[in-house]
Amino acid sequence: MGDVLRWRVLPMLVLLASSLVLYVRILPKKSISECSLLPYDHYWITSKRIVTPQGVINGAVEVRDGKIVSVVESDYQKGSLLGGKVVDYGNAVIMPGLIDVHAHLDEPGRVEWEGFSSGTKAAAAGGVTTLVDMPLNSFPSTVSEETLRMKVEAAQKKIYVDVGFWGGLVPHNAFNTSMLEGLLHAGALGLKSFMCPSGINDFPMTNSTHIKEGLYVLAKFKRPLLVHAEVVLDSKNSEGLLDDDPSYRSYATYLKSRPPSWEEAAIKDLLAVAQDTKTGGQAEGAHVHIVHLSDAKASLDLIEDEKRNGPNGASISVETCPHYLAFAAEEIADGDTRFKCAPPIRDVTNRQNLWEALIDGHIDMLSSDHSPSIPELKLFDEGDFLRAWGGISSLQYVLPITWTYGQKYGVSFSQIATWWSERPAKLAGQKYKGAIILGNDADFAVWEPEVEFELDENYKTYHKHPNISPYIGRRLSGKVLATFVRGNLVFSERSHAPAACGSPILAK
Ligand SMILES: NC(=O)N[C@H]1NC(=O)NC1=O
Ligand SMILES: [Zn+2]
Ligand SMILES: [Zn+2]
Repeated sequence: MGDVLRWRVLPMLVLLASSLVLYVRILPKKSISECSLLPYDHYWITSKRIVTPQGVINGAVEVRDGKIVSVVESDYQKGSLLGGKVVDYGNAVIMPGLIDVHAHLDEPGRVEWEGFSSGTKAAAAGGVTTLVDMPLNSFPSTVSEETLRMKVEAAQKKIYVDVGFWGGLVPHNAFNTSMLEGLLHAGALGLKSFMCPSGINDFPMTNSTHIKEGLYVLAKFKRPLLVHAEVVLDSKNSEGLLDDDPSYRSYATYLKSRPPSWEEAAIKDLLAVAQDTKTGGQAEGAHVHIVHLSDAKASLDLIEDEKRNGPNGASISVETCPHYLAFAAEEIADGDTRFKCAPPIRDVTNRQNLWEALIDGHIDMLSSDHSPSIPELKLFDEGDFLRAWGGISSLQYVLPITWTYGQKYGVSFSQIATWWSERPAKLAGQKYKGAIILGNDADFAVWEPEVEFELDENYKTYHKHPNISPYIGRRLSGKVLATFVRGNLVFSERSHAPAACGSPILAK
């Protein structure tokens, strides 16, 4: 390069580049005061109980431009760090924000059921900093590049936390590789399919052949397939066919209509297909994740057996949900369809076994399966368990529920962070989320484990239909004080930041 070029063009380029950086930074970014209830982009948060992968520390976390830039233990000098931009949370627990990999936000198309605004406000109020939205219950279902774009469009300026999206694996895209690739190229974090009817007309169920095809495509992208693992074994007992049975109000009738054998049979088939995900297999790189396990007997045994193969086995994981850990069939009153979900909530012994499996590491993580509907579909007047919408509304409460019902089992803060942040981050491919460590996004849930509260009409719930939740009327412990998403204080003391500055998360 000649001297003239070096001395004239280079400085011009530098100037141009820096003005571009300025342009990018200033123009599209909402001012921090709209996005955050804290007017700083560089600050420290401190507490006596910060949950890190190395244990619970008394210390401080430094945040700059939405990232964690340092984590220090005890000997910091409060208030003197960085000119006093210190938020001291005292004895409250600072945990990585919860990552809920299984939520149905229902927008576009069924915003009267939930929606990005109400759903993510509820998430923020509950310490959930990232949600991954399911491809069904919205309309249209997220099964193509185009329908994923509709999701992202619908989420614009409405989300208070970060939101990723699962795409749907359905019969009409399963054999259409370019359609599936289009969906994954467009940013779906992985795919989700059902092995039984989903309850949503434009989201039909898949069989093992569809699942196999899906796994081959997912392998190329190294992304997971999430599966609702129940198969209909005895159609005489299936929903709808018992319409004239007068015992439709009885929870026992519903429970019998979806026996554990449905989960067991599905998981057996699924694990057979999942063999392709082994090292050297045709779908190496793909991963199979079983959603909302309820049966803690034969189904769990199958999963444990497969996991015993370790790195030589299939790449699998499993989640369960707070409702299977909090409730038991024996306690569900006839006609109380708030408790209806699929697979169903089973008996007390099963609940105990689920807790033990979670604590022993056989169940990898927790998710809400927040699946609300309009109250009318819950058929409260009839109390008809067979025809009511199946789905539990719980998103805002999952942290206090896990803590409250986990106390009997001596659950620790670190375990909650593993089940609700670290492992879900890994499943969703989020390298910079899920733990309070240097370089990660500054996503935090700040909460007071010792504070108890009643979920009554005085408790502000942001779900679109608070009354359909089976947790209403319960006493819980563990109150969320504050929630940070990429450094923005998005919820604090019962209010949200003025603007919804969550980001859609698209896989690259
Ligand atoms: N469509 C839908 O959300 N279904 C969910 N509801 C439920 O209880 N189990 C599910 O899979
Ligand atoms: Zn499901
Ligand atoms: Zn679901």
